[in-house]
Amino acid sequence: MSSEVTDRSPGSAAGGSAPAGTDANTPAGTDGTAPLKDREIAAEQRFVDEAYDRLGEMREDARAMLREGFRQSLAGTKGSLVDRDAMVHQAAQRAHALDIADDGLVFGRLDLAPREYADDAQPSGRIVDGREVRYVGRIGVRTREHDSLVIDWRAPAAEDFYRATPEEPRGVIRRRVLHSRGHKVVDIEDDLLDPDAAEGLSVVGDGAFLASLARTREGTMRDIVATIQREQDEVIRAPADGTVLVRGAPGTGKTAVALHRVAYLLFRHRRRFGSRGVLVVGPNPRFTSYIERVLPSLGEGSATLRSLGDLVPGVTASAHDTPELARAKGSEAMVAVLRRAVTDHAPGAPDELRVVYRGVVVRLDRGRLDRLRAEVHRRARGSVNTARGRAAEVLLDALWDAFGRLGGPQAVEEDAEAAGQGELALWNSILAADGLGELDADGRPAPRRGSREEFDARVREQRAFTDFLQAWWPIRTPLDVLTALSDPARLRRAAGRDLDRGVLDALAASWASGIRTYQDVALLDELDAQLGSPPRPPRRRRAPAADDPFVVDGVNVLTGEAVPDEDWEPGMDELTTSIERMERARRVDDGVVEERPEYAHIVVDEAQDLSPMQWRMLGRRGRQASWTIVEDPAQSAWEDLQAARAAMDAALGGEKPARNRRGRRQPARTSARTVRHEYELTTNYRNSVEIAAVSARVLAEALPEARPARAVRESGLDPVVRVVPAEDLRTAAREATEELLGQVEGTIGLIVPMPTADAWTTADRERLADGLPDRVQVLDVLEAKGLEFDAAVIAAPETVASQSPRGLRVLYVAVSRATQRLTVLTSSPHWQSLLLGH
Ligand SMILES: Nc1ncnc2c1ncn2[C@@H]1O[C@H](COP(=O)(O)OP(=O)(O)OP(=O)(O)O)[C@@H](O)[C@H]1O
Repeated sequence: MSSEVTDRSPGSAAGGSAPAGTDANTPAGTDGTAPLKDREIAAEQRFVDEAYDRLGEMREDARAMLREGFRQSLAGTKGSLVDRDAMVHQAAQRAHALDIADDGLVFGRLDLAPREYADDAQPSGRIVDGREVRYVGRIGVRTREHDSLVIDWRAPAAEDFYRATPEEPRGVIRRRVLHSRGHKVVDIEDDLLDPDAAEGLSVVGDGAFLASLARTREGTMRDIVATIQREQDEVIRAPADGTVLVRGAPGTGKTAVALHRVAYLLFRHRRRFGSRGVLVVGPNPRFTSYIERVLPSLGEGSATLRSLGDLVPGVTASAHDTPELARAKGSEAMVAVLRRAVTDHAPGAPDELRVVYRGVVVRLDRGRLDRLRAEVHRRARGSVNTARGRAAEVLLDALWDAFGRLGGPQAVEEDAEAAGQGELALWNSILAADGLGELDADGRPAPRRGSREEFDARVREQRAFTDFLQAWWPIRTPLDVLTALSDPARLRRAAGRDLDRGVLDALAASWASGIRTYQDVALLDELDAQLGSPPRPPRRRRAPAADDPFVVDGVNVLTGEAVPDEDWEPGMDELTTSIERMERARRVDDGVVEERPEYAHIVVDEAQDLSPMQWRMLGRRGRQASWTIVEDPAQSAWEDLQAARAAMDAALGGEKPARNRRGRRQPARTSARTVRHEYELTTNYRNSVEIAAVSARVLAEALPEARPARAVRESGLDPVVRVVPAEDLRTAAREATEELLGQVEGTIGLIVPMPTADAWTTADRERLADGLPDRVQVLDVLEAKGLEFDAAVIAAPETVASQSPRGLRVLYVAVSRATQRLTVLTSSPHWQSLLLGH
């Protein structure tokens, strides 16, 4: 073998292990003019330049298509607008993706072993010296003649780039990662996977992958498309049906992988996932803004990103409940509680109905009304707000019954004779003598006096009846119903035996102070499902123009007048996609509730923290969806994981959990939609080895049986754990943060315990943050979920650990946020030795 080898890195570029048969420290080879690495970089630069030239042409083509789309709109016909909408949208997306790809277009190269190509399996790359060379990049680039120049990283032909290992080279001799700045290749790093076949290939590298892991964090997550590892790639390309369940310790790339999977699914199954949409759900808004750049950087702007607190339009959660309240609000028992709250009488509902029919007073009392309300609810079957019509019918039935008990039509006859005077009465008596029906005041045939039909008509038009109906069966909003539960008596009625009595006062008090927690949002969604949509206002009348043969494109061809066409939806001439239209606020000003958006694929990050009620909320958005669930049970703040698991199963199955006659859950049915693919990620790319050791000690306390992930990067920087008096913790935390500002260039997280009435309050945190630069974030332990910082300061680990039954797991999350430096301030020497392992 005569391959040249230089500057080997200790790890691999994108495959997990060092190549066989290479010498990590062989000095740079030269050809007498430039070092080997420079020559290799120069050669790659020539190729990259060619790819950029072609990308430039493709961008110009996309812009021309965009211009053509706009030009077509000038024709102004309805049909052309629809075409334009589609064309412009497609062209704009294409142009956008091409613009995005401009940064780091080509990042990988594969040199493959020579082989025979069957007629139907032509090479995906170029043949150089008898070997196929494939370049992998952010998007696919083809020459004008349609020959492949760069392969999209999501295409099957790019799979080898991520999957090949020395143990299983998959025909790859050498894998090369190109590191670029803008259009310029600045570094390359090789993995030699099949040394025996490497004749004539040089191998260079300087550990750029590990170096890239140590890079400064800028506050938002970046894509990892050039360095995806094999175990991660398997998740990204996992089957599109059913559920992909990804587990892994902090920093193993679960979030990164889930986002790359979205880009992959949208690329490979655009029709299926692009039209119905992909929803990515994270724990809180800080997290969603942390990850929001990843998908656009991969050229995918169409996925919807939401936090658990803003899935229901019109409310945004801003607080976490105490563990006790979260447990109550999040438990599935709330389904029954809310159902009772919905079926209870509305606040201010009258307790007597009194109408007058032809001089007879007919009454329904409270007991009767309560029974009637229960009957309507029984029959309403989950759509309370649309049941008002049925409520009116049930009331009329009951009034007719009551009227019957008062003498019924008999009483009316007498009354009518007494009142029967005037011209109309005269006419009616003549008609009656001829055996014909009566007329009403407008001269139209009237229902027979004293008949049920006439009774209903007379009662329906009475103010007393219509006002009663509105107050007795009001159109209710989820917010009304939940707010009404701040009344302790009402809450007690709703709770039945489903909630622990001890928690009721705290629950009522929490809703009295506002509906604003993450768990409240799931309750509102549940109520929304139970209440159903209010009756829709009548559909807009079709404009006469629609049926008028003389109206062409909105103009009357006889008169020349413009004729407004009500079918002309205003949305049509906006540049929106169907997903954006679907996503528009459901509650529009006129009170109409539009359909809840449903998605074709849902990604749930930090899934270990979801309560059963939150799973139900997600399940309603993905009744036909496939799922990617990302979790680390060891980081779970949720106590009853089993109940949450059952609710997750029900959500993923898209159905209510099946129950047998005795109310026990039945095992879920298996289908393409419910099939599960489970994966585990095992390498920690975030923490240095030194920080990972501290978090492993916390994990051992929290969950002795759990295995920490393997950290790969040593920093030589030992975490600092200082003991300070409890009353000095805040000052010490502030000082430690200021100290770190001088030691790291990137972001710093100052992570404090959850707020209590008198400590670590919002005001406290504001004081701590006062005057610090933007790269410092002061946040509580739950807000820190999923985030990472160059350096982290953890204040009072002993408090974090004791704040909830899952406190140790929450602490585990906090200590695993930092990439480079970690400082912990504790008032307890015990905690100091625990964290440092002394
Ligand atoms: N293959 C990779 N190449 C480079 N960086 C990577 C790779 N995989 C993960 N990372 C980086 O590691 C860090 C941790 O990734 P990520 O946040 O996705 O982990 P996680 O498993 O979701 O962590 P947590 O459980 O704490 O939320 C991120 O900075 C990510 O960019």
